[in-house]
Amino acid sequence: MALSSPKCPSSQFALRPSPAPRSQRVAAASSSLSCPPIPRRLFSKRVSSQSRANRRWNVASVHDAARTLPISPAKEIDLKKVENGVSSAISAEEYRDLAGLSTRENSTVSITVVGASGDLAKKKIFPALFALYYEDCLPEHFTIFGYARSKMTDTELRNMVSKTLTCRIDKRENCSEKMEQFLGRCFYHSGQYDSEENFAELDKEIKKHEAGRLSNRLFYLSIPPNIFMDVVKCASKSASSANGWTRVIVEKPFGQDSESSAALTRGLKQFLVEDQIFRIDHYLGKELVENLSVLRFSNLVFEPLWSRQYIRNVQLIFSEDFGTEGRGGYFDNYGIIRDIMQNHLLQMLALFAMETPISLDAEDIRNEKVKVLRSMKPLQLEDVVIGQYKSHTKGGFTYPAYTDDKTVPRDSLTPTFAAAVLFIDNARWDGVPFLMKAGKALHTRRTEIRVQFRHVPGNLYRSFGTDLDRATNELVIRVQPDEAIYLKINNKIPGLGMRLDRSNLNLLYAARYSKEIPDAYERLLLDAIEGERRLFIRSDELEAAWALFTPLLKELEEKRIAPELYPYGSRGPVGAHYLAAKHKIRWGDLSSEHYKI
Ligand SMILES: NC(=O)C1=CN([C@@H]2O[C@H](COP(=O)(O)OP(=O)(O)OC[C@H]3O[C@@H](n4cnc5c(N)ncnc54)[C@H](OP(=O)(O)O)[C@@H]3O)[C@@H](O)[C@H]2O)C=CC1
Ligand SMILES: O=C1O[C@H](COP(=O)(O)O)[C@@H](O)[C@H](O)[C@H]1O
Repeated sequence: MALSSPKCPSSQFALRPSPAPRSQRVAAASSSLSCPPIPRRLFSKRVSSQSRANRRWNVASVHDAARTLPISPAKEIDLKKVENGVSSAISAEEYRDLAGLSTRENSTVSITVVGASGDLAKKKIFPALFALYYEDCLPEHFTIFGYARSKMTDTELRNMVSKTLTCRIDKRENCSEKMEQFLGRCFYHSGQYDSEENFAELDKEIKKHEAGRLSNRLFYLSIPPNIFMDVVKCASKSASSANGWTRVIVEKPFGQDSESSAALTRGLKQFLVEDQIFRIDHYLGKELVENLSVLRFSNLVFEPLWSRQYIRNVQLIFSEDFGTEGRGGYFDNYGIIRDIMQNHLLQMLALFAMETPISLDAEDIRNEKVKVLRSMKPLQLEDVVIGQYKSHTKGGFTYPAYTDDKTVPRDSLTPTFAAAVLFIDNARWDGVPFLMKAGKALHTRRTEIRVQFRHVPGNLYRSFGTDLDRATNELVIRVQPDEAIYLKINNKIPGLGMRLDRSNLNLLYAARYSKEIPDAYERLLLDAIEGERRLFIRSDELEAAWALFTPLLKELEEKRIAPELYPYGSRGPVGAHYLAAKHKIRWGDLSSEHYKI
């Protein structure tokens, strides 16, 4: 039985009954609140959801409020209400409701997808926004603007977007009607990324749709990083909200190394405060990554085992069975370490290894993640193996080499594969190798965390198999595809003899839940609209993450270290096996029994 199953789990728009009429609530507020009159101000309505305990009220919105309200956040929380002669503290949510600051009737959210003509916008952002609309998770008054240099009419944008919208398999009802309604709320504005004038025109368009309601604005920077700064400057000067919040989602890559990342952060902070910046790492929005903390902190059977005492090593593995096709130009400036390891895999590692946060609040979780990152030693050359895929012919088809891509220099040394060993220098993880492996054009598409446990001391059944890797438990968190959590255990094969077998206790999501899993971008967009920062990267996390990889990246590039070539569609360079073997480890995804699952 599910503990709770709200329709739109994180949205009050769908969950909460309509509030009392605003006039009544303001009257109630003015008669009972011991605070100065509050200016009309908009907030997104906030969540009160059983399933997301930390969302009881939105501290973020309270902070946003504080910027324009004549009182500090601390004072706000101190506000008292008087009910039947009894005085008690009010929650931030009550505060906003009582003050009439956030009602679905008087607030708007305008979402501008900057770079709307691009790949990510089409593939992920518009479909995610539609899915949220379909699930009634978007506010009542919302408008979506596409912004890019390409010339397009609203109709052309809608045609482009409509090609990538889909309804979930379990949600086919009224699908085309919903799509039409959604597309009717999408508009396009063509402009340059560095033109304040063009953003001022966008501002006018947004205002028309806001129709005098209180204004909240979200800008999604789905553009190459070299133009982030231009857009942030122009949007903040000419198109930010005058009376509500303005937030900016920034896509990765956030810089190329410590210096460029710090420069980007400094640049962004000329126009935005940290709370307005939502640095997205879409892996944090994946269901199984979100579930990591639940698995660990809500199950007594796991938490006590989560340390060097019982865990022999942890493996974070990302593999794709396709190359950089179509994105070679971007990829060649970054390589797999910056593209996947420094962000997606490291974020998963931090969530996996962090200490128990004080609460589920964004800052408490991010504080713990930073501590883990800061406890790690920067990578050295000897901790890493790099590879690059080469052409391979199979079944009469020739798969291209990385350097066959026209946008990639023929002599490129950019790694498309890397394996690394990292250590966390703290009491919990001292001496436990954390292995990472990420590669493109490999034999399979899969992302998983594999936790290999130590062997049982004095194992009575040792004589039935001495291979440590076969006899020890392994917990696998398969992030994608076929989301699953399974635990490899030893058991007796039924029968009169005594033969041991390895079996899986398997939680396969598709078998357990009929509901389709939302795309990571849905969760993250909803969070950004709601001001929930838990799944976004804070600037100090970013700094700590770059500090781990920057010296290595510099050395690889300065010494022009050649990557080991591996055939397209293979299991990657042999060097990765030697690297693991140095630490007496085998890659769990390549062990033969893996393929039985
Ligand atoms: N695509 C993906 O799967 C992923 C992308 N990302 C990140 O998301 C962002 C967007 O990605 P994606 O959509 O693939 O990017 P695109 O290369 O498709 O660029 C998006 C839009 O930006 C404009 N643009 C492209 N190049 C330039 C340039 N040199 N100068 C000015 N404008 C330019 C174009 O619009 P126009 O010409 O109309 O102005 C283009 O349609 C990037 O930061 C990327 O790293 C992150 C994860 C995955
Ligand atoms: O950020 C990126 O992620 C994708 C993989 O994302 P997934 O959700 O499809 O697993 C990767 O292909 C791309 O190179 C990288 O920039």
